Amino acid sequence: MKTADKLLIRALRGETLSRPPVWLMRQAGRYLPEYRATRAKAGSFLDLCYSPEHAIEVTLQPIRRFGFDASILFSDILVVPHALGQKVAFEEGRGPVLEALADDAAVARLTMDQFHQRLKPVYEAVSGIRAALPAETALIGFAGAPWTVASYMIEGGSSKDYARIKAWAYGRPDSFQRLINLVVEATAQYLNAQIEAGAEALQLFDSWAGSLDHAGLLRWCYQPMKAIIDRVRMSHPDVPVIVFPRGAGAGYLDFARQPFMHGLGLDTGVPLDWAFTQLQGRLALQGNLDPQWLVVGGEGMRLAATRILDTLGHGPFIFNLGHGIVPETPPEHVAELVELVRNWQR
Ligand SMILES: Cc1c2[nH]c(c1CCC(=O)O)Cc1[nH]c(c(CCC(=O)O)c1C)Cc1[nH]c(c(CCC(=O)O)c1C)Cc1[nH]c(c(C)c1CCC(=O)O)C2
Repeated sequence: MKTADKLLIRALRGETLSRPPVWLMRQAGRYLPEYRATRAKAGSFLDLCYSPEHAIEVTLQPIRRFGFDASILFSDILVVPHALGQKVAFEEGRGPVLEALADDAAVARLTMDQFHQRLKPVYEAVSGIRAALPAETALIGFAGAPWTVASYMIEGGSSKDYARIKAWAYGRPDSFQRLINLVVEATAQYLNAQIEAGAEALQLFDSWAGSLDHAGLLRWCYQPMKAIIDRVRMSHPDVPVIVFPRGAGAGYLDFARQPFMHGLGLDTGVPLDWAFTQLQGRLALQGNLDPQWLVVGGEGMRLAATRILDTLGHGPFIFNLGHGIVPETPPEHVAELVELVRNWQR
C-alpha cells in the first residue's frame, strides 16, 4: 500500500475516516512478556536501542499481537544527548541517569562529530522495520522535543521541580538558547535521517511542556518544535508531523491557532468538548485515554474510550492514550481496546 493511503497518514492529512486509526504511545515495552524476553537477551536498555535486530523485533511485537494501524520506532529520546557525547545510562528502577550539564563549557564540549555514526544502528532499525511491517501499517519515527531533552541533560535525570533547567532558561536565556539551538539542529538532522531510512510520519514528544509558564511554553516548547519541523519540511515537505506538548493546558490553543504541524497529541487532562470546539477544526487530534484505564479495563475503560470516539471521532482523529502505556497493563485490555476502536462506526 502507498504511504498516502495508510489510515494514519490520511487522518493526518485532515481526512475524517469511518473509524479512526489507532496506535498507543509506548506500545512496545515491559507490559509485554515477549519484550521482557528480548530485553533480557539484549543486555542494557541502550544496547537494546542500538541493536537493529532487537529494536526491530520489539517494534514489531505489538503489531503482531494487536495489529495497530501504526508502529513507532523502538528507541528512546535520550539517544540524542548520548550521540552528542553526553554520558547516559538507564538504571533499573531509577530511570535515566545523565552526567548533568553544569555550565556553558559543558555545552561547548557537546559535538555533532560522531552524531550520525552513533545513530547508524537506529537508522538501520528504521529500514528493517519498514521492510518487515504489514503493507497497511504506517511507520512513525520520533524524537524528544528540545525542552524535554534539555531537562534530562541539565537535571541529570527525571526531575520533580525543574529547578536547575528553569534557573538556566529563565536566568540566562541567551546561554540556554545556545543549548536549544544545538538540540534543534541535531534533532532536525536525526529526523531527516529517520525519514530517509523509511519513517512515514513523525512525532515530537514534549513530555514536560507542562512544567513551563505560558511565555516559557511559547519560547522553549512551541518555537523550538516549530524550528525543527520547518527544517524537516525543507527536505521532506510531504511527511506529516504530530506534536505532543504534554500538559500545555490552555496553551494547546497556541498550537491549534498557528499550526506548524499536522497532528496535535492531547494529554489525558484535555477536556474533550473543549478539544472538539477549540482545536479540532484546525488540524488532526490524537489522544487521550488515561493509561490507567488500560490497567483497570472493563466497562470503565470501554465507556471512557467510547466517550473519546463519540466526541472526537467525527473529525480528523487518531485514537491513542494521553501518555504512555504503563508496565502494569494487562495485554488483554489492550486487545479489547483495539477491538473497540476498530468496531466503532461514525
Ligand atoms: C520522557 C521520555 C523518555 N523516553 C520517551 C519519552 C517521551 C514519552 C513519555 O513521556 O513517556 C520516549 C520513548 N521511550 C521508549 C519509546 C519506544 C517506542 C514506543 O512508544 O513503543 C518512546 C517513544 C522506550 C522506553 N524507554 C524506557 C523504557 C523502559 C526501559 C526498560 O525496558 O527497562 C522503554 C520501553 C526508559 C525511559 N526513557 C525515558 C524515561 C523517563 C525512562 C524510564 C521510565 C520507564 O522505565 O518507563 C525518557
